[in-house]
Amino acid sequence: MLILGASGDLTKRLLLPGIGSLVVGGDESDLELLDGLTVVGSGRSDKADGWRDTVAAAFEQVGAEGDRVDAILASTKYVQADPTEPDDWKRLLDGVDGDLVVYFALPPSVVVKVAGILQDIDLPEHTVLAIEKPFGDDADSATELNEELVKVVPEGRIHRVDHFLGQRAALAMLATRFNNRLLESSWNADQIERVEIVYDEKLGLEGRAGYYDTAGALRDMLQSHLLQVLAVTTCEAPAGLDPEHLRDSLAAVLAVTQPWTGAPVFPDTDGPSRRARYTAGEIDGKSLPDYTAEEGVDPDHETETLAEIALEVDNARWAGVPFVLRSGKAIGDPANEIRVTYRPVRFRPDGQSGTGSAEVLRFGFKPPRIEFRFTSGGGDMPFQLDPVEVSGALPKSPVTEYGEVVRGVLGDDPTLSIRGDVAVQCWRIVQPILDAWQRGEVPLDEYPAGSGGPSSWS
Ligand SMILES: O=C1O[C@H](COP(=O)(O)O)[C@@H](O)[C@H](O)[C@H]1O
Repeated sequence: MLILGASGDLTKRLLLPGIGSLVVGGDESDLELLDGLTVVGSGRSDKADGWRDTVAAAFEQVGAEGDRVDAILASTKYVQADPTEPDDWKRLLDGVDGDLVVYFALPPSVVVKVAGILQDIDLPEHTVLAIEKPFGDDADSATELNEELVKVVPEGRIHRVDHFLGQRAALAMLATRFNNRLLESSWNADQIERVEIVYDEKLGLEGRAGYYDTAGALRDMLQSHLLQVLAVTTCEAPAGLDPEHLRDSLAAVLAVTQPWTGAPVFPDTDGPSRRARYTAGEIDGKSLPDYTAEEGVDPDHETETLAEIALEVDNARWAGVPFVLRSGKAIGDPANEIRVTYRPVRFRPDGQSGTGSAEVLRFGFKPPRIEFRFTSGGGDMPFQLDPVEVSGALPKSPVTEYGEVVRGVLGDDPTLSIRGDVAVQCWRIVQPILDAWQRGEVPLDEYPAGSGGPSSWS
């Protein structure tokens, strides 16, 4: 596995621990994937000296040890190279013997250049490309990227990485929906009133201005990860377990998804979106500066750190149900869950038909869990109603979300990666919102770090 852009944060924080987590929690077939694996890091800066320690620390972080870890540590190396220089590829591929994974932790403008170079290089017969987000900057650039990449390897060997497809909550959503009669029969607009997919975080910018200040919350989280979560929440049952079956189902539902056009979903706002940015504040006793005072931020960029959008899924199952996607940074007491709110019952014996507290089903991301709130009773009087909540933790796996990514990439199974047409659809869905923001039609509100968002939003 040749990691391009390996000196970045992602490799150290997520990708290498993901490999380690497969050593810890993988089954026999996962372990076989790791036999003979050589990890080569590469970047333009000279990190060769500390590279092995970086890999060792990442493995240690997830408790990975033993012969397999020793073998990976013994063979790993770092190659200082510029992948946009054709001549550097001789060094990058030096010693490659067998199957090859090229893992791109690089911006899209660089990926497209490298893809052009790879078209003229004699790569091993079995080469897989794994590409981190963002996949392009809009539908056109994502289309161009797709066109260049399929000139290198066939679509089935291109993994557009989205670690949210490896999140327990997303996997549980797929497993639960299609295997429980109660849910399966109520999973539609007749029964469900509203769905919210929320991923708020306490974290602020964390030194990532170089990337985040031109991305913002909408591109960083909603256009990519949360749209995939929406797709697994709304798709039709896949025809079977072939990777293309699920990918076809996800593509079909995203093709009919668009910004909400019904009655306003957000108070005081006609449009389907709102955005905001954090100001100075405190989280868990730690001060955070105003976003614009963070190192590397250009105050002229109108970068949002909190985005909320409403979408409609225009098909027979979901027409009329608003799907709200939200993600924010520097949020105190952050929620992260898929929240499904049912409609009130049509008839109640106490004359309160059509009212009452709704049933809410939640799939929590962190910690992974399922909760169900419904109306029950059991007090002194018949029909004395009380809300009840039942909840359960989802089975925990030592394999991290990036472990799932690595499993798919090394095992040549693209089920949990994004197909080219889907990547383009995701840009198509958010483009009208990005355009409205660009035209200044949606104000950039403010919220103090550590709060729940702008006070005017509640
Ligand atoms: O890809 C990203 O995801 C993280 C949130 O996911 P997590 O699994 O690390 O909780 C987000 O903080 C980051 O901004 C985004 O680029």
